[in-house]
Amino acid sequence: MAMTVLEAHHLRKSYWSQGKSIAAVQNVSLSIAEQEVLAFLGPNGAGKTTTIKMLAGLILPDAGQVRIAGRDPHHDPKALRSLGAVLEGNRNLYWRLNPLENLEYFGVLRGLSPKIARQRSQRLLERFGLVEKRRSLVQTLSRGMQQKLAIAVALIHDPQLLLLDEPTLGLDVEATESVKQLVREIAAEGRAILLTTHQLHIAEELSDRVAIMNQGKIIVEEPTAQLIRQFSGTAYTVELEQALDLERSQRLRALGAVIHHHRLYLPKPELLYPVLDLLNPLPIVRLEKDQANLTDIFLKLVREEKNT
Ligand SMILES: Nc1ncnc2c1ncn2[C@@H]1O[C@H](COP(=O)(O)OP(=O)(O)OP(=O)(O)O)[C@@H](O)[C@H]1O
Repeated sequence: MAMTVLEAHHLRKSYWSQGKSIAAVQNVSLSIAEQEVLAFLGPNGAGKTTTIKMLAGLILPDAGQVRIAGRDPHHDPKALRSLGAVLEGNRNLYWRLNPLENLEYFGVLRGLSPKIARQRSQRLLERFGLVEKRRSLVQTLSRGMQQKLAIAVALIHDPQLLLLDEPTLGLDVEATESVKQLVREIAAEGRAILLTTHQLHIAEELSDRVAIMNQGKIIVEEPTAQLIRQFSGTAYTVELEQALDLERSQRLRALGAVIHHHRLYLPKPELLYPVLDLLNPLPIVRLEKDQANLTDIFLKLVREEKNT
């Protein structure tokens, strides 16, 4: 069985603002196992940042516990050895240093010997395709390279848990693909990843599980595929290469298909094979089952909450 890397139980945090208490996080529990990517989603102000700061040991919860690889980051500094974080873009980098210096500096800061820091830096530069740029100032690198370097720096001490905030925001298509691939590899080698993003298609592609937070609480937590299945319809759409002849159209309508130009809509799944029989041997361009995406699901759930 996969080992649990991150465990958070019943976290709470309120802020005082203008004489009023704001319950930013109310009873949040989360866990992530090794090799697992949890997408941690929610609208602005839901309490994600506050939760992540409590997980990372940056702010003390009013109540609740955090364990990273079994250790409490609020009481045992060793817990931070198991944690790597890329929070708020690439602000974990020094812009006036080059990639090699950044990696070595943060490696030593996290407790590696200079020798080990250098070895690990070189390996990460190779792995992240940054060898040629190792002596260029960070501020001169492309946004994609800076982001890759930020992830490499977070991995310098080989942490089991990686907190990743908006890893693909502002990146071009190619850089996005390469960061996505890296995230998959980093999880596959046994790490647990907490991914926060407002780019829901990225969350859908990368996550094994989704937790959606709203108004300080987690409103859904489920495997991504299961959530999508649950919200997907059972209807089919068939797209044909050419328009239908009159006779076929009539017979298909009699079965219950809805015809619109080259497209047939089958409201019930059991219509699929009788319809395909009737269409045979006409060329089919596309056959699609109604599939929800994370964006629709997210909006639906968050709006439902608002109305209750
Ligand atoms: N230091 C603070 N003092 C007072 N209130 C705060 C503080 N930090 C956050 N809050 C409030 O707590 C609530 C949750 O904020 P938080 O930043 O955790 O949300 P978020 O889900 O991360 O949102 P975003 O996606 O916009 O970053 C908000 O109502 C916010 O205004």
